[in-house]
Amino acid sequence: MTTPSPTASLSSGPVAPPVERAAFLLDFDGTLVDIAPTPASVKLEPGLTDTLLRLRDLCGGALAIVTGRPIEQIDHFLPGIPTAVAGEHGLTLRRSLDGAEEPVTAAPLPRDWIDEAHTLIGRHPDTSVEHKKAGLVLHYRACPEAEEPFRHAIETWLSGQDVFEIHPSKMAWEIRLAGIHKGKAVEALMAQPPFAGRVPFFVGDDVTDRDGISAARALGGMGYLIPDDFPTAHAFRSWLAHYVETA
Ligand SMILES: O=P(O)(O)OC[C@H]1O[C@H](O[C@H]2O[C@H](CO)[C@@H](O)[C@H](O)[C@H]2O)[C@H](O)[C@@H](O)[C@@H]1O
Repeated sequence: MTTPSPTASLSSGPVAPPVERAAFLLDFDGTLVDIAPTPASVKLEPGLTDTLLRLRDLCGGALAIVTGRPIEQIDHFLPGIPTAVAGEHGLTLRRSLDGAEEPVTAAPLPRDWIDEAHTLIGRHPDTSVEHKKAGLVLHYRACPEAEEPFRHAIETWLSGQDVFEIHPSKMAWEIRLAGIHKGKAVEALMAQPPFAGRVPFFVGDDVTDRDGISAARALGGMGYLIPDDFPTAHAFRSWLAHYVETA
């Protein structure tokens, strides 16, 4: 992909608003970092931290990460960088660098599902279970044959209740609270400073990001999906670095 100019028309590639009027709402895995064999092994490309810090300054602090991960994982990988973080697909929210996470009332995951999840990964080598506040993820990237047994198990646990839902992720199945999605996180962020009054610009790569994209567009902004709008996560990051350098 040739790096499109941020000021190019839509027909020639993605565009962003002028940086002084924009709010940036960015996904993490598959967008700011490439997909890696395990959640812990993602790597930040050289220069990304500087790009994000410069972006945050240019847009008056209106930089948020909107992720499926718990907020503390973003603090680990991007310490002190985004102003706000929406975690667990929008279940959790911290609006400022020095602020506290907003309180969440979430139904606890039934203990027997957690126990069965651990039994299940014990039967499939190199699989793992990731725990979240109100959900869990069964990862099978290194053991693709576990996809169907994992999906079947989760669907069995979820049958007959409507508090939790199953969501497909990249080489993983996730249980999360019904009705939680990234679109709500975008709306909540855009309702308050430093985001309010700006034009939202959302980029993501996954099924879960489509809600964020729709919300950004509904609020008069832009939403882009990798690989439809940027061919790869690396191409998006190159575009972002160019946008920041030329702003
Ligand atoms: O919303 P995101 O920031 O894109 O997070 C989505 C999920 O990402 C993580 O899992 C995925 O990325 C891992 C690292 O590249 C990869 O090993 C795994 O196979 C992917 O499913 C994360 O672990 C999940 O909690 C997020 O929901």
